[in-house]
Amino acid sequence: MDRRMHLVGKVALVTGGASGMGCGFAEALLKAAAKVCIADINVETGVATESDLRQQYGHENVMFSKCNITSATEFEAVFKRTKEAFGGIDIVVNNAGIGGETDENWEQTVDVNMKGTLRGLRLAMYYLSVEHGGRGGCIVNVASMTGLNPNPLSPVYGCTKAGIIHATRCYVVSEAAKKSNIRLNVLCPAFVDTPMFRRLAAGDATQTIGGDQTAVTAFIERIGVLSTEEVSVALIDILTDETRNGLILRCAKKTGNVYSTLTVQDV
Ligand SMILES: NC(=O)C1=CN([C@@H]2O[C@H](COP(=O)(O)OP(=O)(O)OC[C@H]3O[C@@H](n4cnc5c(N)ncnc54)[C@H](O)[C@@H]3O)[C@@H](O)[C@H]2O)C=CC1
Ligand SMILES: CC/C=C\CC(=O)/C=C/C=C\C=C\C=C\[C@@H](O)[C@@H](O)C/C=C\CCC(=O)O
Repeated sequence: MDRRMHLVGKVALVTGGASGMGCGFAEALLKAAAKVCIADINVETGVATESDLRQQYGHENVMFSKCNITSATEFEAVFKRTKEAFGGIDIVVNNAGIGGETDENWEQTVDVNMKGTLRGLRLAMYYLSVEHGGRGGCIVNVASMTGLNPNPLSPVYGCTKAGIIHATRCYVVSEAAKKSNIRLNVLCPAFVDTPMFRRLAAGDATQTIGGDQTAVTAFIERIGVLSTEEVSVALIDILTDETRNGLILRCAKKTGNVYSTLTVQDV
């Protein structure tokens, strides 16, 4: 039996889709002939990305919607607009996230990465569920390798990513997911060459504790850096292979893509 989910005509909502990894995901989805709404807090970059992608993949296949994922009103409005514009939603990629470990910004890291992603997860479950007019589909939450293993340089960020992994784990075993045939998986990349990574590599001390750039540089060199295209290949594999459900996909330059289960054996 063919277990490939064909992306042709499928509708995807990608948060943080204006730049970095989210922009790469949007482009990979469009190449596979899906329709994409990029939702992002950054209007200037969002409009520019929308214009660029429309030129390449057709005006009717791409839309940008301004959205701060920490705002319940704005986030729900994006789901409504996407459904109205494209006739439904099949794929949600909860990708938007930030780094920040200082006294001034650590709580914002929690608000965006943890509360914002939880909000996106709850909305995705609602809009994909059959009982609320959805048609099932696939949710991919973007966490990080630092959500799995301890990383002494960014503990707050790492905690939020661990939270995203656990939230996904809980929804995977939910009745709501089973009833509506909703697949949920988590993507855990190591370093990826994006604006966020470049700020870190250039010495932005607000993203790590300790302010030891030598340690950051050594860490990056040890782990290696993926391109957004490489991570997008991983996303498309999760989306198209319908057997992929309840999984963590770790992506790193040196080890490649490694799947493992989200749940462990029950007691
Ligand atoms: N770059 C890396 O090395 C890695 C990044 N990640 C995660 O991947 C995701 C994407 O990161 P990058 O592309 O590297 O970051 P980025 O900073 O290059 O892009 C993130 C995008 O999200 C948007 N955004 C930020 N806050 C938002 C909010 N409150 N509401 C809506 N949009 C918002 C930004 O405007 C930006 O367009 C994040 O969740 C990040 O934590 C995970 C592992 C490695
Ligand atoms: C502010 C966040 C910046 C980038 C986003 C991000 O999520 C990047 C993650 C990249 C890689 C994570 C790798 C985690 C590795 C762990 O298994 C441990 O090996 C980390 C242990 C020590 C790190 C310091 C060192 O190597 O000396």
